[in-house]
Amino acid sequence: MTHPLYLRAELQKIESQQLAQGLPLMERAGTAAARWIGGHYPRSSVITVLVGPGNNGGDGYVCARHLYIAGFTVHVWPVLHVGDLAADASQARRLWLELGPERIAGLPSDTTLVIDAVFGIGLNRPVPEDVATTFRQINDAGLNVVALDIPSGLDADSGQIHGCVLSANHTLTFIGDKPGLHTAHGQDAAGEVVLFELDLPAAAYPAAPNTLYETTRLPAQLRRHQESNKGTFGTVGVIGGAAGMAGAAILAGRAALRLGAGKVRIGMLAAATAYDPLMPELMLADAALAIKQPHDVWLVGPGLGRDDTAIDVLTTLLSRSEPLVLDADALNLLATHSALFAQCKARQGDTVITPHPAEAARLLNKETSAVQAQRLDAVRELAFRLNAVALIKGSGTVVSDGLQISINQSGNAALASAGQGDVLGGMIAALLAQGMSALEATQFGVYLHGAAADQWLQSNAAGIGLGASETVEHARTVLNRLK
Ligand SMILES: NC(=O)C1=CN([C@@H]2O[C@H](COP(=O)(O)OP(=O)(O)OC[C@H]3O[C@@H](n4cnc5c(N)ncnc54)[C@H](OP(=O)(O)O)[C@@H]3O)[C@@H](O)[C@H]2O)[C@@H](O)CC1
Ligand SMILES: Nc1ncnc2c1ncn2[C@@H]1O[C@H](COP(=O)(O)OP(=O)(O)O)[C@@H](O)[C@H]1O
Ligand SMILES: [K+]
Repeated sequence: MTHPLYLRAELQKIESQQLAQGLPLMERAGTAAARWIGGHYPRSSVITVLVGPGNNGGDGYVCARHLYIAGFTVHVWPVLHVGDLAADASQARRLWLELGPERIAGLPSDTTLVIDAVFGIGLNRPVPEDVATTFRQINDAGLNVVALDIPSGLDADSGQIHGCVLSANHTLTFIGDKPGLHTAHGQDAAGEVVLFELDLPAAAYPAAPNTLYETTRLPAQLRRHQESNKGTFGTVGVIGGAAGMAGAAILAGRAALRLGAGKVRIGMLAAATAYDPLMPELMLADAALAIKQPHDVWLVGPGLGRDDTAIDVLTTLLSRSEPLVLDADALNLLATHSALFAQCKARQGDTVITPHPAEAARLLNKETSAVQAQRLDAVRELAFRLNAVALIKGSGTVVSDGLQISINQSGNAALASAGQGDVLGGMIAALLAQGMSALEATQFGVYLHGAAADQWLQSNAAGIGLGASETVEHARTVLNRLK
């Protein structure tokens, strides 16, 4: 279920408060890790613990000691020496050395499991080149890796890599979960994340503005009463589909219908065909006519193009008060026309914007790499600047209303194909039409979109070739299984 994510500064504050009260956090962290490893790896494992110069290394020494006592073959390799260890880590090292193990400086060739205790949340600059070389060798060798707290080299707040990262199969993270484990490079680097709160009292945790979003429940707004009709579930207007891009608008419209909108009309900028032969339930019209009809929710952007007609349509829709989802070229137009940007910001009704990182970068007048380096900050800034609910797509899609930020837990790289964004826009519009708030519809829509791809992955392990239309069918199945 949805749970809080803490930034480095928040965790450091919690830790120092608890340490001041005498809680043996490092001992608890290392012991919890050793127990977990003891339950998941055979006693025949040959374990090498890579330790670093800070408290993360201290966790590694504690973990090594308990695994050794439990009967594993354990080596500890201090890969980096910076200065004197802090008190707790120094004590952990002393207790390890008292067991009398052989001192090593290199990775024993019979190693079957690497425990990464090099850097934790104290990483503050690029990984040194000699350590990076070791990380690359281990990554390339495909050894099992369990990271303590966070994979070394990964930024705990942003999910960016500081030069090089030691990729893990599992990350055993302590005290609180971290955003960097779930967005940008986080999911690839961390593998499966297991949280150990180390028995801290609930009062130790501040209210967290950031969360990891996941749900198994059908939102209350989507529970259907017998006494309802198609009007109950709203009419969505999708505007886009300029010449050569008709498919984008059709995909979005189909997604909106499959996700429960009562009626969907697609206003095409290119000459509209009479009907969609695969989904004749859709209404097709010319965009100029469609925008004059009443709709409960608008989605504008899929295949919109950027010509004068597109600008006129967008200007009209921005002036309406119904909930409005802006995607693709609608966002590119906002980025290049300051009057449209200002009009969007001043809207009375709810606005949802759904950029991928490059579109977000255009809106923020930044490089895409800068957006990706700080996805949480970027999404909050977008939401704030446009007075909207914003998301930034990609691995660990981030969603914000300008105050709180959530990271989506579902989804996989099968979604990296054309049309998946169009489908997402249609899904969010359908959820808005059924009465969900802008933030809820966006968080839930993104979750469902990812969960659909996850369901498909179960029988298509390599994750290659998922079509956007197939995602819609899976999303409908996932949705209808929620209770
Ligand atoms: N606080 C607690 O009580 C608890 C903490 N816990 C654990 O401790 C972890 C945080 O510990 P931490 O703050 O000591 O930081 P950590 O990640 O070990 O690294 C800092 C060291 O690395 C160095 N360094 C940094 N970057 C570097 C680079 N690129 N290249 C080279 N050196 C670099 C840095 O050097 P400096 O900047 O001081 O020169 C410093 O020596 C946390 O993730 C969790 O695992 C748990 O046990 C629970 C209780
Ligand atoms: N590696 C990934 N993990 C999770 N989701 C992904 C990944 N790659 C792409 N997606 C999702 O797929 C969708 C792609 O959208 P977009 O880039 O707008 O595609 P298009 O414009 O072709 O429709 C987004 O919702 C994005 O979050
Ligand atoms: K680590």
